[in-house]
Amino acid sequence: MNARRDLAEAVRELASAVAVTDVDDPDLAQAAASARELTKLLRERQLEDVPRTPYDEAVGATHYGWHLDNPALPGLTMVFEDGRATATIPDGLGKAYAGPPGKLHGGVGALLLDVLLSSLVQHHGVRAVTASLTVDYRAATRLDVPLRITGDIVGRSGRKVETVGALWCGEVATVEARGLFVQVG
Ligand SMILES: CCCCCCCC/C=C\CCCCCCCC(=O)SCCNC(=O)CCNC(=O)[C@H](O)C(C)(C)COP(=O)(O)OP(=O)(O)OC[C@H]1O[C@@H](n2cnc3c(N)ncnc32)[C@H](O)[C@@H]1OP(=O)(O)O
Repeated sequence: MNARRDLAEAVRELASAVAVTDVDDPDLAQAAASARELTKLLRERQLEDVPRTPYDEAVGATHYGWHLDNPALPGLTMVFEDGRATATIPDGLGKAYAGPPGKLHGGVGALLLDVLLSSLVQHHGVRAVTASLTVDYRAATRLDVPLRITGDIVGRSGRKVETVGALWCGEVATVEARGLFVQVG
């Protein structure tokens, strides 16, 4: 793992610890001061934009992980095979992503599906943006079990690419999505 990716993962771990910590105020204050020290260090040199996989590398790649370098996004390992995208979150998402108690916030499910489906469209060589994302929540998604996300392209006409995807908890598709992507360049 490279240093940037390792840092992003460490920050996700930190956020998930902060979300449910129960330590006393002096420890919270000390943690806040330490976090601000690190922020100061990292602000010494900043990029204009988040680093991302160059478009040419995304086309036809078997996997790529631009989102793994950004701790604001959940870490998921994406693989592209036979035209289909699959991602795994082997340890589950953790309590920080809760909406209902102990269950995934719906907006995060939508985010994960948009990340996967938009990446699948890039993988197929289409520079596109999400025009529409329709999400159906079929069952609550647990936060403490491995998750899988799948995505497929189901139609293409002109600049439009239609996709479907699902978030799986075991054999149950808890979230289903249809994404319409429109080519922009
Ligand atoms: C971008 C290039 C990247 C290259 C580098 C990649 C490197 C790869 C690495 C890493 C992957 C990164 C992945 C990034 C992306 C992540 C996903 C996002 O978060 S995207 C942000 C959220 N989405 C927006 O902000 C869109 C905002 N909307 C627009 O810009 C426009 O509305 C747009 C482009 C979608 C359409 O506008 P019009 O003027 O170009 O075209 P019109 O004529 O309106 O639509 C074209 C066709 O699409 C249908 N359409 C458009 N919007 C629709 C909708 N909401 N529902 C149904 N149909 C719709 C229309 O009816 C039309 O269909 P008919 O050709 O007539 O059959």
